[in-house]
Parts: sequence; structure tokens; C-alpha cells
Amino acid sequence: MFFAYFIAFISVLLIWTFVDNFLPSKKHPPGPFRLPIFGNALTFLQNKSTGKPVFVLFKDLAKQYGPVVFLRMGSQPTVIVDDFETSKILLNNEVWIDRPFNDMMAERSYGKPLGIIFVGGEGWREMRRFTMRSLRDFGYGKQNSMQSIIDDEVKTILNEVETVAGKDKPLLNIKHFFTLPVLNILWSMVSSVRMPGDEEKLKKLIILVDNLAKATPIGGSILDLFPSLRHYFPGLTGITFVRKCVEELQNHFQEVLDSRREEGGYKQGNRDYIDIFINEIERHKELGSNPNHYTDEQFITTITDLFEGGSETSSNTLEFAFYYVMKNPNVQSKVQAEIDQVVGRSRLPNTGDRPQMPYTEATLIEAQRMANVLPVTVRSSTENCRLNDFEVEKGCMAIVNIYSMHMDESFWGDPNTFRPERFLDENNKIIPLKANRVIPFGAGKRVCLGEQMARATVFTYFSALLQSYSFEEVPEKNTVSNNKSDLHRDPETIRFEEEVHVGFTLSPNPYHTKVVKRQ
Ligand code: HEM
Repeated sequence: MFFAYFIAFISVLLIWTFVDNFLPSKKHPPGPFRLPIFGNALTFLQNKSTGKPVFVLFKDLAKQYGPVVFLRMGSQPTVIVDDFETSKILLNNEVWIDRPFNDMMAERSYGKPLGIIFVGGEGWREMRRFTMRSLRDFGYGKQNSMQSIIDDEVKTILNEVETVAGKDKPLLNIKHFFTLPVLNILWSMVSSVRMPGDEEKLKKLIILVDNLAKATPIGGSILDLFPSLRHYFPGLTGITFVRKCVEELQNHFQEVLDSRREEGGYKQGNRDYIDIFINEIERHKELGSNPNHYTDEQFITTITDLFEGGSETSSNTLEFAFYYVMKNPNVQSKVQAEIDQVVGRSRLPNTGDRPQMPYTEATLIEAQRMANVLPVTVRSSTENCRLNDFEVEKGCMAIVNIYSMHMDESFWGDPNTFRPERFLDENNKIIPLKANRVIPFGAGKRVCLGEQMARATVFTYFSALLQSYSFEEVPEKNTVSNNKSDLHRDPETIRFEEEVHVGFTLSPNPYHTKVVKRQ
């Protein structure tokens, strides 16, 4: 009897495998062989042994199968989109407006679809609209208000660099150098009221956000394939640690909310985003709104999203930008010459100078192209649809491989070379056709909510520091070793071993730079 069940079970698996992989009526995009239940676990396992990050695997798969590749993450149907044209269509299409919300994401939001980054549907629409509107009311996106917040932080950071420059050994450890100033800007946009101990709390927040990011690397983890494993092996799968970080973050923001309620100033009118949120919570409580999007849990998850979305991404971009100009002193000199010519030395640069500084602009676009701080963005389909010539079912996950587009040899020619000139025409003007191919912030209605803030922060920090200082290489202090290079190994793999740290976001491996005050 047992034997008969066993044969039946094996037969079902074989039929399942055949139907999923070979049945012609299924117009899925092409992709590597899939197993029942395990989907493409073998593809990821094989890749792990090569040391390549998953987005490099996706790029390799696209070379083999074409720009749209079909995979199963466990049983989750998934398309990988690798080319610019299809990505643009997908990112701008209402059908792909959602993000997949699975058990892993629920871990960071009280088991409910809350916040902005990881949810879809009406909850996302409401929170995104509300957050954008509220932040705008307090100056987000308005050049003068945002610039004055950034300028305050720039002055602090310039003082710190000045201290380093004055030392016998003027070496600056770049790792996390920008994290606190970037977080301060974000915090100033959200909270205009300073509470006792805020500075210390922000420092603690950096550690928590960093830990959380490290504990959730991008794609290819066993939990992406089988999220339910976390119930059975919480320690082994790292979920115990994630839960601890999430709990500490949630407690932190609950304290913020509680101390504001105690302070009571929100009753006199809205001073900032937190006041607006508290007043909305009170209003919806009175109305008995159903569904109620405005709760303490919603506030805490949304604000966690802003911090997770905004702190690492901007500071890593700056770490990369300084890394590239340190490695390319000729580019650094050209940026400095442009700053001298357009801004001079008597005032700080600001975002109003950007249109007159095409070389600096091109350098930052090139830094973002190569850095790929967020190498992929993820969406999911709200209904059955077509993607190019293929059929895709409702609930299918799409991984848009930003990395692949930024490193596409057929478009860029020499994608591994840092060359801002590729974005400039013979009249020193930015070439829109090329600049628009760089999409570090994604695109469409779910484009990064913090894009304007990030662009303003990165431009101002970068140009203000280069206005007064040069940053030189210190080979003996840098952990990056060149002796591992081997001509027979894949240059992309070498780069990811030596230059780039792959976590939830990408950052350069820790490095030191010598600070030299400009004459
Ligand atoms: C250089 C810095 C940054 C980079 C490279 C970056 C990149 C991205 C990308 C690629 C997405 C997904 C977009 C899509 O699916 O089309 C995104 C979404 C998001 N980002 Fe950023 N980001 C940066 C800075 C920020 C900042 C400063 C904030 C906070 C104010 C922020 C908050 C968010 C939020 C809330 C979302 C989710 C938007 C939604 O789903 O509606 N980001 N970001």
C-alpha cells in the first residue's frame, strides 16, 4: 500500500514538473528548470557557491534567457526584468503598482500590511499621499526650506573634516561618516521639536537600522524561498535577531509618540509630521473610521520605513561618490574647478547651483550608476496581465534589476569604468537620453518618496566638501586588497569581493581617505 502511495506521489511530482516547465499553453517567460515545491532553489544554491550576489545571477540569467526571465521563489511565481524598455513599461503600469507582502515583511509591521514601502492597495495609497502632503506642508521639496536644514548639517560635517585635516595623520574613516548627518536631516523633516536625549536616541537608531539592514540581505536567502521556515528555525534563519531589532525600533518610535503626547503641543496646531499624525490618530478614533489607517502601529511602521528607506541609501551613495573621486583624482580636480568657477569659495554650494554645474551632476549620476545602492526594486501584479509577449498571473512578483540596466555592456560599452564624461555632449551639457537611463530611485507612481531630499543632500554634501578639501587614496589603510585579483575570474565577482559590501543596500567596503585642505 505504501509503495502505491509513493508511486502516486512521485507521479504527481513528475506531472507537476512537466506542466510547470514544458506545457506550451503556459506562456510564461523562459527561465531555468523549476522543481515542484522547491521552485528554483537549486539555481540559487548553485549561485551561492560562486560568490555572486543575486542581482549578478539575474543579469547572467538574462544573457541566457532574454530580458524577462521566469523563476519560482519556492512556489511564488516571479519574473526578473533586466532591460530598460520592459522595466519602464512595468514600473509605470498600474497593474504593477503593488509590492508583494509576505510573512517576512509582516515581521516588521505587527503582522499587518502597514507603512509605505512593503504594502500595496488602499493602505499604501493613503499613507503615501498623506506622508507626501504632510512633509510638503513643512517644506519637503521646497528648495529654501529643505536647503536650510541641509546647510545646518553641512556646517557640522565641515567642522568635523576640518578637525581631521588638522591632524598629523589626516585620515578620515568614511564608514558611517555620513549616516548621522543624513539621519539628522530626515529627522528634522519629520520632527521640528527637539526632545531631551534626541541626539543619543538618533545614534542608537543608526545601529538598529544598520543591524536590521544587515540581517535582511537582498534576495536569494533561504527565507525568500521558504518564508515559513522562520516558524520552525527562528534562531537558525536569523529571524530571532530581526525580531529583536524590529522590537527595539518599534519601542523607540512608540517612546517618541508617547513623549509628544505627554508634551501636548500638538493640541495647539501642527508643528510637524508627528503632530499631524497624532491629530489624525485622534480624529479617526473619534470618527470610528473603518478601515482606520491612522493608528500608533501605522505611525511607527511608516516612520520606520522613512528611516530604513532614507538613511543607508543616501549615506552609502555619498560613501561611494567619495570613493570614486578618491580613486579618480582627475575627475575630482574637474569637479573642484567647476565649483570654484560657479560657486567660488565665499559661500556654500546649494541645489540652485546644480543647473550650472553639469560636470558635478554627471559625476554624481555616474556614481549612482556604478554604486547601485538599491540594485533591485520589487513589485507585484494586481491582475493577470501580459508582459511583452508573455502571460503573467495575478500576484506574480517582479524583480526589476536596476543593476543590470546600469551595468549593461551593450548600452554603456565600458560599464565598469568610472567616466562622468559619458553623460556630457561636446557643449558640456548633460545628454538626457543617457542620464534618463540611470534610475537609482526607480520610476512611476511608486518612485522613491525621498528622491528630492536624497538628491539635494547628496549634491550639497559632495560639493561642499570638495569645495574646501581634496580626498586622496591611502592604499596601506584600505581593506580592499588587489592581490586576490585573478585574470581567470569573472571581473564582476572580483569587484563584489573587493570593493562592494552586499547587505540590504550596497555600500563600499570600509575605506580611509587622506584629507587635504585646498589652497
Ligand atoms: C540615494 C538615496 C536613495 C535611493 C537610491 C533610493 C532608492 C529607492 C528605490 C529604488 C525605491 C523603489 C522605487 C520603485 O519601486 O520604483 C525607493 C522607494 C522608497 N524610498 Fe527611497 N531611495 C533613497 C533615499 C530615500 C530617502 C531619503 C527616503 C526618505 C525620505 C526614502 C524613502 C523611500 C520610501 C518611503 C520608498 C517607498 C515608496 C513607495 O513604495 O511608494 N528613500 N527608494
